[in-house]
Amino acid sequence: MAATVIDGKAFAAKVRERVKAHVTRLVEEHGVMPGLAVVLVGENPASEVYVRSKGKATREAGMKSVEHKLDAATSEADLLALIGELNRDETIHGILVQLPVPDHIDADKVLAAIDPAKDVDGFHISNVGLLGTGQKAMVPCTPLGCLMMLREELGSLSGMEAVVIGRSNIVGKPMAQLLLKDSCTVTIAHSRTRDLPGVVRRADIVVAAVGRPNMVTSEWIKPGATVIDVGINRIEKPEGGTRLVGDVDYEDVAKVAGAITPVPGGVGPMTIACLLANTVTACCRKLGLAEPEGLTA
Ligand SMILES: NC(=O)C1=CN([C@@H]2O[C@H](COP(=O)(O)OP(=O)(O)OC[C@H]3O[C@@H](n4cnc5c(N)ncnc54)[C@H](OP(=O)(O)O)[C@@H]3O)[C@@H](O)[C@H]2O)C=CC1
Ligand SMILES: Nc1nc(=O)c2c([nH]1)NC[C@@H]1CN(c3ccc(C(=O)N[C@@H](CCC(=O)O)C(=O)O)cc3)C=[N+]21
Ligand SMILES: [Mg+2]
Repeated sequence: MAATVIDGKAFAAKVRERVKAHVTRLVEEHGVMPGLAVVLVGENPASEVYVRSKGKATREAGMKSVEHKLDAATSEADLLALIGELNRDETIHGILVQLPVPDHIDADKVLAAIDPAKDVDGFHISNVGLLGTGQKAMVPCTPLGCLMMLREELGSLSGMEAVVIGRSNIVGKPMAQLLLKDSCTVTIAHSRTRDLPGVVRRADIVVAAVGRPNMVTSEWIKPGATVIDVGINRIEKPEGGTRLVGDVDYEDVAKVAGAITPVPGGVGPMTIACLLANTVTACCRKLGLAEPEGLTA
């Protein structure tokens, strides 16, 4: 039995339609247009691609999009000053500082400067703490997108064994928190994990967020497991040029898994859809409105 392909691109389009409907309501009934500001420091071709597609998706959803492209030599003080301005700007409901930032800037300090209510990435320590204690937070976009796909595919996740490979603050750890909140039994694996294949083989749900092309193979997968591939790796093609692959050896794992996300067209498009969703959520919370349906964890 070949695995079900979880079409992240199609699901993201549905989430973006929901976002658009909420935006229309906010504009028509409350006279408020949600606004997202994306800040990019320095030149990184991959980051520029994401920032451009975020801007396009934001406008398509009927929201205000602002992009700040700063020189690689921008000082930490100047970046903090810009964040201060965006924090005070009434037309901006979401602020995202694209990571990584250049080495002379302290990323933790920058993230701490963002108003937690506008922290649509969910990276501010207040949001991290709120999520970790089961309170209403802004939830990081990539893990939120993964959770939405898992719920859509599996229904209730309660009691399932989940293994998250990777313990970063932006993917692995918040993913584990969300799975725990949905009552999975959660294991977080990383580079020091002993017998990683054996650990992963226990999982009903595998989330791979490592950054190593095609690392996860079919021998690691319990038959029927659901596999979410967060990895985005650009590799050289034998015939020249490059292509994107995930952390999962897709062709191989698809023979054993119950369901699997492709790369591209899986987690990536859902991340962008959830960024828009978080911006609408931030706007609704600011106005004291009910949580927008279908857009939150
Ligand atoms: N689709 C999307 O929207 C997004 C995709 N990504 C992609 O997801 C991937 C992970 O991103 P991110 O979390 O930021 O990466 P990080 O580099 O911050 O974290 C990688 C994690 O993988 C672990 N790891 C590394 N090597 C191994 C190994 N051999 N076995 C087991 N674990 C290992 C590391 O362990 P340790 O902590 O021990 O070093 C670390 O915890 C990347 O490919 C990135 O491009 C990221 C964000 C969004
Ligand atoms: N503050 C911050 N927030 C982030 O959310 C953030 C970040 N910094 N830094 C970089 C990572 C990476 N990331 C991606 C978003 C979309 C795709 C995406 O849409 N990918 C397409 C393919 C795009 C392509 O072809 O290059 C897909 O998978 O189908 C990928 C990766 C968000 N990140
Ligand atoms: Mg793959």
